[in-house]
Amino acid sequence: MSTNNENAMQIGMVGLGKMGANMVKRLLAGGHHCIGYDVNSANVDAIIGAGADGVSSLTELAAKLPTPRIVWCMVPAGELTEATVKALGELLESGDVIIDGGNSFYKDDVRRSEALADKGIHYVDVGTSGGVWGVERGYCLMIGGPKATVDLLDPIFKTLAPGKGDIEPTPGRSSEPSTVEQGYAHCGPAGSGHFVKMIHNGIEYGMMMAYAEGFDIMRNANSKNLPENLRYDLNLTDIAEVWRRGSVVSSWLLDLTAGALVEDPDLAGYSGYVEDSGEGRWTVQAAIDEAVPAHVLTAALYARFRSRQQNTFSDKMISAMRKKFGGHIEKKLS
Ligand SMILES: O=C(CO)[C@H](O)[C@H](O)COP(=O)(O)O
Repeated sequence: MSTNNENAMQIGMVGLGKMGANMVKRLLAGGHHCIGYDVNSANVDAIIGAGADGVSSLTELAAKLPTPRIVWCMVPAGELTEATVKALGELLESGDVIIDGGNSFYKDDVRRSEALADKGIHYVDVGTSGGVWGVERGYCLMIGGPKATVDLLDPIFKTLAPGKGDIEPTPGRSSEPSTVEQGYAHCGPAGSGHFVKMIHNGIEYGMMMAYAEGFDIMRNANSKNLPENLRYDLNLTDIAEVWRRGSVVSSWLLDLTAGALVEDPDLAGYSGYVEDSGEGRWTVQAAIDEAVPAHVLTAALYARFRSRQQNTFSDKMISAMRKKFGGHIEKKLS
């Protein structure tokens, strides 16, 4: 990525955890200027060490940014994002932009966007996929908000996204160049970015569950309850590896699974207590609102609830995948 970016922008980043700090690093590498803020001053020091500026309050951030101010919030969804957006709404002015890049509930975006519009502040919701690997691979971005603001932010999205890489456009697509081939899409008005990310994560639950169940069945194929001539001692690590090569079920989640199995074939280091951050529940709720049957996604959500009562190998596998793509550390059973 070039550091000579003629479209370089100044961005404030609020929240310098594993996602926010990595995004700052990718933006810096892309030639942008970043000013970071986090409640934890050690996180601010770390990004200063990486070449960004740091501040010790939102007020200082608002004072340091040139207008129109662009502030990207990368704090945990829910109360923290709500409080951060509210505080920024009081500090920023007409023409400024707040971007929520967390996993917020899309209806919260619609409400926030409308409230901030009264003050002339533009609000953009961005579903951000790529986890802890995004700093190198880039982040797939699903964007909601007013087109003019999304266009203004294009250099930022372009830098954060993976870029075209070696993935050819799907045959038959229009030859008109589009940002989707770069890994970022303007999905529609307020909330649409997080709506699409919510469904993305709902699908993620279902895919993870499908792998986890399949591997658990193979792991138990040597059960003493089976006829002796139908028992198989399968090497799951090798099967994950071979499926990565040309099979219909190859995917990045499978790559991560293969990595987890190489490190720990029994996944003994995982309890299998699988958390959820909300998107799966909201996906099921959206399916109910639209009367769309969503058997797999609903079952995958319920399996996570069940995992908190009794852990199977498949639960451990989902924990392993979440750790791999998102750096999520599972809660230990008491
Ligand atoms: O957005 C993500 C991946 O795409 C995050 O890692 C998210 O936390 C995963 O969802 P959950 O915590 O519910 O498993």
